[in-house]
Amino acid sequence: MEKITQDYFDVIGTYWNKYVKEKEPLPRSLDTIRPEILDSWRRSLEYQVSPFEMKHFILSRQELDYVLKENKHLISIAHDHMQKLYFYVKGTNFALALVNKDGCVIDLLADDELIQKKAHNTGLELGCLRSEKIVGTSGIAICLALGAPYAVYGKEHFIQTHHDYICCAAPIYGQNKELIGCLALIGPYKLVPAHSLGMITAAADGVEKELRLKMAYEEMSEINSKLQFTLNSLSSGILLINRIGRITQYNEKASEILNISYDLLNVHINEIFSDMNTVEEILYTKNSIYNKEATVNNSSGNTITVMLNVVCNSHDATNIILKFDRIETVHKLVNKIGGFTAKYTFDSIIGQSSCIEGVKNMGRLAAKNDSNLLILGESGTGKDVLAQAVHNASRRYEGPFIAINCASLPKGLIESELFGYETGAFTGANKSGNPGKFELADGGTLFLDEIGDMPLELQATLLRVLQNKEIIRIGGKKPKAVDVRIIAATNTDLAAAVKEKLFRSDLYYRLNVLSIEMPPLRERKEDIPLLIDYFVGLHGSGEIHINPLTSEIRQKCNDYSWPGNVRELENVVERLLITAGNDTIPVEQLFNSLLRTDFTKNISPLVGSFDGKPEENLSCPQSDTSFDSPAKEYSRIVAVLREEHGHVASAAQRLGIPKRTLYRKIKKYNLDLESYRKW
Ligand SMILES: Nc1ncnc2c1ncn2[C@@H]1O[C@H](COP(=O)(O)OP(=O)(O)OP(=O)(O)O)[C@@H](O)[C@H]1O
Repeated sequence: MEKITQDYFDVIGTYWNKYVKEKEPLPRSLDTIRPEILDSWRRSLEYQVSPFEMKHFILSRQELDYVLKENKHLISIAHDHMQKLYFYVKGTNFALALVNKDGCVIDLLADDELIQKKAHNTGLELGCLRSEKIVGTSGIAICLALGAPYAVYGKEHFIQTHHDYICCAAPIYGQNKELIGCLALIGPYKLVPAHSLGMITAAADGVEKELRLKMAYEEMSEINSKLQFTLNSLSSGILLINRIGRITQYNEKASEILNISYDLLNVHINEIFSDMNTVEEILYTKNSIYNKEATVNNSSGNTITVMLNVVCNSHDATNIILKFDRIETVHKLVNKIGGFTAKYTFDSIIGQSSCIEGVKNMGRLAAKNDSNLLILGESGTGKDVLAQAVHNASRRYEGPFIAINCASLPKGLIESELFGYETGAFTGANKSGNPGKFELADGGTLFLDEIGDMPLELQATLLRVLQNKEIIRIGGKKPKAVDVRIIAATNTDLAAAVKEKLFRSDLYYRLNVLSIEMPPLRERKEDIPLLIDYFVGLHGSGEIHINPLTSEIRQKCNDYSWPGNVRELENVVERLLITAGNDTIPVEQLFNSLLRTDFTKNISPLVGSFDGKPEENLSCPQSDTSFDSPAKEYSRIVAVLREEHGHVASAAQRLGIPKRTLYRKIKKYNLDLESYRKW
C-alpha cells in the first residue's frame, strides 16, 4: 500500500468537494487519486448514496439470526482472532468488525465511545449493512469489491461523516476459494496504529486457515461417519486393523458377535482370536484369506466359531480388513441358498381319510417334542413330506431342514457328508475343511432318509452322536456340540433288519422313540380325488380342469394297487397335463391311459406312451420297467440325470421310479452323480 501523506489527504479533500459534493463529472483517471477510490466514488454516485447523510440499514432480529446461523463457523473462528487483535487497540476508540460477503456486520468488538457514536457517524453495530450501495466508498466496500486488502483514509470515504476515520479491511476466503467476508479495523484515522492493514490482513489470514482446517476436519468427520454408518449397516462383523494388529475401526456387528460392550479401538487381535495360528496368518503372511473357520473369544470367556475373510491390499498394506460371520449365520445362508428348507406343512399334506388324519395327528404330537422320530412306509407315500411338516410345526421351524439320503451316497462318503472334515483330512478334501450335515442342521432338523441303508460300521458313530449330541469332524480332535433333531425314514422293515443283524438294535431303539407309519395309497383311496385336484393345480397352467370321477373310474382306482403310491399318482397327473394341452381333461382319458397298463400285475402305469407313439417323443416319465435292454435303460437314465443336473428326486420322478430304485441303478451302472451336477 502506498504511503498516504498529509498532502494527499489535503488534495483528496479538494477532489471530494469537487466530484462528490459538487457532483462535477469525474475524469477517467486522476494521477493524484488512487484509481480504486475514483472507481468506488463513481459507483457510489451511481448507487445514489448521499454523501451528507449516513443511512442506517439494520437487519431485523429474524434476518440477523438467520445470517448469524449461516455464518456460525466463520464467527466462532474469527471471534478468537478478533479478541487477540482487539487487545492491542482497546481504549483507542477503534472497532473490529467481521463482515459477511454481503457487507453485513456479523461480529463487532468496539470501544463504548465508538459504539455510542454509531447513530451519528459510524453507523456501526451488529446487523448493519456496510456495502458500497449503502455507505459508498469505504475500506470494507472496496475490499469486498476487489477481494483484496484495502484501507480507506479520511476524505477518501464517500460519506462526509466518515471523513475522520480510517477503515482497513482484509478479505476472508472459504474452502473453495470463494470470498466469504472480511475483517475490518475502523477508527479515528489520526490515531491509526502503524501497519494496521498488515495486522488486519494477518488476522484474516489466520481466520481463513483455521476455517479451512475446521471445514476439512468436518468433511473428514462426515466421511468417517458415513463410513461408520456403512460399516454398521453390514450384517458381518468388520474389524480394521493396522499392520501391528491393533484395531483402528470396527462396526456394531463386530461388537455384537464378540459380545463385547467396551471400546475395541486399539485392542490387539490376539485378544480376540483364540487361535494364535490365525493371528499369525493374518499379520505375517499378509495374504488375503477366504472363508476360513476361526475361533474367537467372547466376553463371557467362551469361544465361538466364525467364518473369517481377510482382505489385504498388498504386501505392505497398512490396513487389513477382517470380515467375519457367526458360523451359524453362514450355515443358515447355505441352507437357504441350497434349498435346505422345509416347504410342507400339515395343511399341505393332502388327504382326509381317517388314516392320513391319524398320521397328521401323530405328526403334530411329534412336532411338540424334540425326540427322535422314525417314519416308516412304502416308497412314495410321503415320508419326506411328513418329516418337513413335523419340522415346520416344531419349535425348530426357523432352523434348517437338512435331508440326506443314506442310500444315495457311496459308503466312503457318508461319514464326511454327515460329520464334515478338517483341513487336509484326506486326499481330495477341500483345503479349508467342510462342515457336515449335522453342523449345517444345527438348530434345526436332520432328515435321514433310507436309514436302513446306513452302513453298519457307521451306525455306531451315528449312535454315539445321537447320545452325546456332539460331533467330531474327520481328521479333527475337538468335539463340537450340535443341537439337531433327528427324523429318520425307511421303507425297509427295520425290525427285521435288526433281527438279521443288518441294523444295530441300539440305534433302532434310539431312533424309534416315536414312530409314524405312512399308509400306502391303496389303503386310503378316498384321498385320490383330492390328490388329483391338488396335482392338477400344482402342475397345470390353471386352465386345465378335470371332470368329476365317475363311479366306474372310482372303481378302477380302487382296483388299482398304486404301487408307487402318491408319487405314482402325481406322475400320472403330470404326464396327462403335458399331453392334454390346455383343455379340460375328461377323467375317462386319465383312467383310460391307466387302463393301458395291466393293473392286476401291479406295475407302474407309466409304462409306454399314452398315445402309442415311441417313448422318445414324450418328455414325460417313463418307468424303468419299460426298458427292454440294460443298454436302453442305461442311456435313458444317463439322459434324464443329465437333464436334471444330477438331481435324483427329479430324475426319479421323470423316470417314474422310486428314488431308491434309481439310486440302486446309479450304483449298478457306477454313475458319478457329481459329474451330472456340473452340467
Ligand atoms: N399327502 C401328500 N400331499 C401332497 N403331496 C404328497 C403327499 N404325499 C406325497 N406327496 C407327493 O409325493 C412325492 C413323494 O413323496 P415323498 O418323497 O415324501 O415320499 P417318500 O415316502 O419319502 O418316498 P421315498 O421313500 O421314495 O423317499 C412328493 O414329492 C410329493 O409331491
